[in-house]
Amino acid sequence: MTLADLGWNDIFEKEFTPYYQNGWKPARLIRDNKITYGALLIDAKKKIDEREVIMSGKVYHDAECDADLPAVGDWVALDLGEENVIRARLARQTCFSRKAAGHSAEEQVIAANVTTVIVVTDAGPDFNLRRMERYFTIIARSGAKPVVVVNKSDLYPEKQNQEAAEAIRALHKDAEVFVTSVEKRKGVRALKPYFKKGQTVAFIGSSGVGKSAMINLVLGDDWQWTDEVNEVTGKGRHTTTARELLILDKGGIIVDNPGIREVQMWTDERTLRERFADISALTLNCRFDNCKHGKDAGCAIRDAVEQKQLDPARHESFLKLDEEIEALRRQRKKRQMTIERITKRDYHIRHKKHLDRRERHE
Ligand SMILES: Nc1nc2c(ncn2[C@@H]2O[C@H](COP(=O)(O)OP(=O)(O)OP(=O)(O)O)[C@@H](O)[C@H]2O)c(=O)[nH]1
Ligand SMILES: [Zn+2]
Repeated sequence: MTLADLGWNDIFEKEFTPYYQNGWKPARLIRDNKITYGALLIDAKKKIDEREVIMSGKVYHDAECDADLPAVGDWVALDLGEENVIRARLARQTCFSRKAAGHSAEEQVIAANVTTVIVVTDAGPDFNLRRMERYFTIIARSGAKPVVVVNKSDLYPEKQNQEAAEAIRALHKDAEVFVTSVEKRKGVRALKPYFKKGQTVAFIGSSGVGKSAMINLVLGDDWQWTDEVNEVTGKGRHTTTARELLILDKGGIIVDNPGIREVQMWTDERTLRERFADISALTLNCRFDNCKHGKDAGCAIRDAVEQKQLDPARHESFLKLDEEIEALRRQRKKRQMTIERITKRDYHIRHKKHLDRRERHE
């Protein structure tokens, strides 16, 4: 293993020159525990060395906002000693982040230095061009390369899959779009070029579209990638000290963390709000700042309805917007709990398989 296997390149090397002179070491962050971080280094024997590290006061104080703080995927300069201290964060080459609607200053970095974002969808119930457009926007902002996979092709007629892929290509001419079936192992090989030494890949998309199934394929034997992958990367993956970056033995890095898993939820929330942007704008004309837009005097929205400029049904939906968003949040929480349960179960199953394999080899 070399630093390049973890995503290091010439640009980072150049920026690091003064840090080498201080005796600091390059490391990539694989976990954010808020106060401490997990970091990977390459030791003198060219093996991965995983350390618990902390941020220096300077790094903390120099950060102008949360987004400036080190995040998963970042490269940092580490001062190794009794405590391993992050002395500096290298400039991000890409940055996949969430920006709160309306507050451009509030940015939450989900993963830094991601090379490729693979959006997984299907040609059936998940297919939604508006959401896809939003994904393209956040991917473009991150600087990563967008790739789309229309999965579950076994469930829909070929024509439907192709039309879905075409419609997505029409949205974004530079995006590579593939039709796959993880279930039938069809088309998945097309993704192989994205799993190369030093390339960092994130999978996003709705719950149930097959992201985990796809990650398991990539991690598994289907591409003749060795079992040792799990030995290198699997360690404690689903415990609280999970690695959010999985380093593949045969090249490639996968980012998988709660932030990535939630991308669909918050993009949908934003889409929902935006659908009512015109009505939100109207509220500026309400007589009272705290207008509930129901029976309140001088309500600009009610006026618009009375003057037949606004469909009463949309007014009704607007009043329910907060409830709808609340429902989305509840759904997200429930889903998160289910994911935790499933990953725990999967971990136990995989761990057992791993032990079985070891026994057989011994
Ligand atoms: N028919 C069919 N089913 C698939 C395919 N890919 C995945 N599935 C199934 O779809 C279900 C959901 O797949 P997951 O991989 O858990 O989906 P996910 O995107 O990781 O979902 P979250 O973990 O909730 O984000 C599983 O039962 C998979 O076996 C496919 O190509 N065809
Ligand atoms: Zn009002």
